[in-house]
Amino acid sequence: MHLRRVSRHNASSSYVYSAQIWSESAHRERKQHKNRRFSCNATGANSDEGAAIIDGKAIAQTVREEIGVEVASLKASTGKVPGLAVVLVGGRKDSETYVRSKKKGCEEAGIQSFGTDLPEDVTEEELLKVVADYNADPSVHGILVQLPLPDHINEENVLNAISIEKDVDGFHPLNMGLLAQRGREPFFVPCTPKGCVELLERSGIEISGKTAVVIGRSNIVGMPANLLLQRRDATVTVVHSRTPNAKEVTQQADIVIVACGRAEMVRGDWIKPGAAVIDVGINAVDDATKKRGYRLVGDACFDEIKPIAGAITPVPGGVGPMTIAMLLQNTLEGFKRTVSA
Ligand SMILES: Nc1nc2c(c(=O)[nH]1)N[C@@H](CN(C=O)c1ccc(C(=O)N[C@@H](CCC(=O)O)C(=O)O)cc1)CN2
Repeated sequence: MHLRRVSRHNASSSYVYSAQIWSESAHRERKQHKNRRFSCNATGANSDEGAAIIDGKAIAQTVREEIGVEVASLKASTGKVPGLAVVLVGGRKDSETYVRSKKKGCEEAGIQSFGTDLPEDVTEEELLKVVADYNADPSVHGILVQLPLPDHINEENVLNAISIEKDVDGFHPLNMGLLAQRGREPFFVPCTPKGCVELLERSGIEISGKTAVVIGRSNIVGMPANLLLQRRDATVTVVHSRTPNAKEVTQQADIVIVACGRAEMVRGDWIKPGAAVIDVGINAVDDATKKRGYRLVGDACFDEIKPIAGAITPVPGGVGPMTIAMLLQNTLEGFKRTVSA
């Protein structure tokens, strides 16, 4: 995700971490909603005060503990542990933080982590050689190359080079293609959209038969989120930067996954009373009152939506922590396929 400055309602500027760009201006209307209904039975429900807050941090912690238990049991029965290789190129502070968290997550779950840190000016050829070596290493069950990569490296070439059986990010076009086909199973599903669905399921929110809107159509979140919801029998509409009536379409949805990459673009009056809102955005907005000089907000306007929705994920502490939990889960799944083969 790239750190960039954008304009935002009620703020002179903000920094946005996002893989996607929503090319239209942010919505500015602030309508009051009357017919409130709080039908959701999500974790931590506090219906008197509006939407249940889906605590992604707590759910991710539960998933990580479950993975730890299973890894320990498989270690006892096979004498082997899953291995995850994490490749970092350059010195972006945010990428370094995510990579550190991934390695720490591995350690806590009993997964062996392998790391390769490459300089900013590494050639594509050198990076491809690192990937090829991990492809050939039987103690590595998952490979991920932290994104974004420096501009001189062709991201597509690198993602295509990862063995589909070790593609724990699920970004390889063959895994994407398998996800898109009915009756076929990908080796791995991308971690962030997988985490969104896991949050809904673990919060007891019904997906089958519901109407869902996914806002954003990126390869890594919007598109796979759409496919995952369809696989669970939701009726899905994808809203994007060229959708003329994005608000009206979103107002019909029981479930809204927001991944448009624009700080607080989705406002309270976009949301049907009682709907579940899963916010994928992580945007840093200037805030002099905070120690860090900024605060994080999502792509959905939490304060406006909370009184209306049935359930909502916060930012931070919603989808973000699930991304790493799903990465560990994918690594475990990759390992299990090798021990059962
Ligand atoms: N190869 C990949 N690269 C990137 C991915 C990815 O899934 N695979 N996703 C993002 C970064 N990312 C993991 O890599 C990631 C982003 C955010 C979080 C998270 O937990 N965020 C916290 C807030 C953190 C903060 O305080 O700054 C939250 O939302 O609560 C985890 C992982 C781009 N690159």
